Amino acid sequence: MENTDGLSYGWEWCRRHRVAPHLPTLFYIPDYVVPEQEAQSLREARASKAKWVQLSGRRLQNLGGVVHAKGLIPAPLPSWLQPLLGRLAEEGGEGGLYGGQPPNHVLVNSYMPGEGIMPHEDGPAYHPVVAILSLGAPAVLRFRRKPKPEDDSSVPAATGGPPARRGSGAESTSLLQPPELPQQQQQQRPSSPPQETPESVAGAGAGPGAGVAAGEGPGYEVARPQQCPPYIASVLLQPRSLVIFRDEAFTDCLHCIEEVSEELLDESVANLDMYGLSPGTTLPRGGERISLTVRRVARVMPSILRPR
Ligand SMILES: O=C(O)CCC(=O)C(=O)O
Ligand SMILES: [Fe+2]
Repeated sequence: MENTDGLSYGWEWCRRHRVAPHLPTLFYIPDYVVPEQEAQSLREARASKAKWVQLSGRRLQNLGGVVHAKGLIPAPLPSWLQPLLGRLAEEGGEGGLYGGQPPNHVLVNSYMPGEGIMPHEDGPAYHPVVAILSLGAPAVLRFRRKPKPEDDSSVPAATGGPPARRGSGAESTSLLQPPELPQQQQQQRPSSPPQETPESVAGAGAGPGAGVAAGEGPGYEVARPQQCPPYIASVLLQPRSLVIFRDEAFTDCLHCIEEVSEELLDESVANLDMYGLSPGTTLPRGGERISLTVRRVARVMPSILRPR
């Protein structure tokens, strides 16, 4: 369908929300929800009966069901999420964000200052789009290209690989996951029992390039710092904002949030102008950030095949 400018609605939507010239499938919408909606979502997420799982660098609630290699074993999504899910299904212009289907899976992540999420990809279990609503405190989401297999001259961490980095992107360490071990399982603290979560399955299929925390799993590999590609784009996620990435940014890049208490807003952060901020500024993370990661698991397991 075309509008009066001769542009398809999808194209116009993209043009309006695109933030980073180097990563045209990364989109950002400030103030996607109003403060009252933010406060209500924070209350609901904190009061939720769903189990919080403590991972390395964050806490996680998994809503909408369990993702297996053969698809999603669905579970009802809580009613407080329904207005947001309905709205997201309508985003993206023509065709919608999730291929004309509603999203069916939500992760609630909670990060305190100093916490983050290692470089990873969300994996092939999902329709290649993710929308993330940020609540509470700010953070910076950073993207780099997935290392190509021929770039991988990694060294086993057990033989003295560098520690996980806490600095700016250029000198930081890319953390590679051995394909045979589920990603989420490796990210859990050693004290927590292994659990099946969506990313464990998605990550398991992702192969080299998906992230894992250094020092937290046997057999992981850590790339040498000089092998680590720089961030190609970053985006400041202010409270109440929505970030969306799809296609190339979803499939060809790793994304992460650094484990810092203060974000350095470097040149890679693509949306500083919007907030009147200049590169080189630092921004305290301030308090707890809760994010809602909304995706569609492409395959839903037929009920006849579901384990009882
Ligand atoms: O909290 C965020 O903004 C990122 C979450 C994320 O990457 C994920 O849940 O896979
Ligand atoms: Fe992710």
